[in-house]
Amino acid sequence: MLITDATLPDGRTRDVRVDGETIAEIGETLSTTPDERTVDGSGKRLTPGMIDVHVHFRQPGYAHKETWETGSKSAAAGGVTTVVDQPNTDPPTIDGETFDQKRDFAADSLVDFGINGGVTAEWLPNILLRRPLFALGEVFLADSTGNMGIDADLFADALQQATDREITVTVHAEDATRFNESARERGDADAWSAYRAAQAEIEAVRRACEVAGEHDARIHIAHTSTPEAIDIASEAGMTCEVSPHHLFLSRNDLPELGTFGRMNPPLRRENRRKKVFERVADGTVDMIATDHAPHTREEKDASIWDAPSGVPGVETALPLLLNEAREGTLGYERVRDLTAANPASVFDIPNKGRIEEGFDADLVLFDPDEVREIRGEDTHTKCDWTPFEGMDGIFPELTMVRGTVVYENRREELFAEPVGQNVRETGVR
Ligand SMILES: NC(=O)N[C@@H](CC(=O)O)C(=O)O
Ligand SMILES: [Zn+2]
Ligand SMILES: [Zn+2]
Repeated sequence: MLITDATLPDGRTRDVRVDGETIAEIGETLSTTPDERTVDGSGKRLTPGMIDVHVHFRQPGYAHKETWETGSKSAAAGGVTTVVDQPNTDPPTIDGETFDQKRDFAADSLVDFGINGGVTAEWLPNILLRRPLFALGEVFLADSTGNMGIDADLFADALQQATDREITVTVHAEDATRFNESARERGDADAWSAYRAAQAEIEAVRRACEVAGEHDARIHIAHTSTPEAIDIASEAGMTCEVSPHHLFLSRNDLPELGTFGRMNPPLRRENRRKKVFERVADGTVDMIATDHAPHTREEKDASIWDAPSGVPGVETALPLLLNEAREGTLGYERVRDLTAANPASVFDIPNKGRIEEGFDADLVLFDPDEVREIRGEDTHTKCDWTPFEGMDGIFPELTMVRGTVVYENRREELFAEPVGQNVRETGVR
């Protein structure tokens, strides 16, 4: 395929030739060869496909919430070309058998993937850590969906085992001893934010970074929701991600969202959200990862103490960020770094995350003037709702995974067959 006259994240307008699975040539004017499909990219922009290192695609165990098919279609339609699945499925991904089982489900994926391994008292590190894992994690320092919270000793042990094998550990950092029990008496949606207090995250991140330092380990903090936690991680030389809901939503939105705004860690006050945004814009935050955590409308429609935690996001993250780029609050290069270049370098995924010759042809073509209102019913996840309802997004016209067009939206929406591969399995190409 030849994409002509598309604007790259750095502002250059170029022709981009894809041959097989890779970007073959980038030039000012490339001539077409016979039998090659040409796509007119004039007035449009290209960005590398998003690498979302934090999704919950729910198989095995919770196929009514999401499957690899629906989750990866949602990813493709949102410009995400690599996803990393988390271990809190049923059974949890904690040994060889459960890893292999999840690997089989992932064969339905339209996009490339990684599979994380989890830590519980029953995990089998010697077997699990020899599988082609993406990373260890998310390791739950407090209970979240799946109740996989572990104690300090097990965390230290897991950190050591992973570090011995040069495997990065991603951490869900909240300290349940610092939850605010008095909020338990309340019944409004904001009670969840009052309960799982900011300080519970801040102190858990501080402690996790200390323990990592003691073990010479490198950890990655999942879904940081406070500027304090981001600063602690960054000053400790660790990496962190921010999820779109903590970037674009705050406790001010809870009267409208109700229990659909419940997630872990929870939404924070508007002044903290603004400071999180600043750290995303200035590069202190390494990457955006969605923590796509689908639950059905029926499940979410419960009391604030009974509703499950988590919101969908894999389809709307890049569109929301591209809209920020259009508005000038984030540059297109920053968006590329946050969504593609940084996750690829932090998690060592060679050949992805940049539009350069020889790199995987994981590409998203979009029209920067085509702004669309986000609607839950338009998304492709099993979740037919979104916490970003009514916000502006810029959606892909075409999403390519290693040279295959997996999603195209021209007159109608078209999806390809599953072509996803495990990014940690080499030699499969
Ligand atoms: N973030 C959430 O609120 N929920 C996640 C689990 C998690 O990432 O903690 C889920 O799997 O539902
Ligand atoms: Zn988590
Ligand atoms: Zn998660």
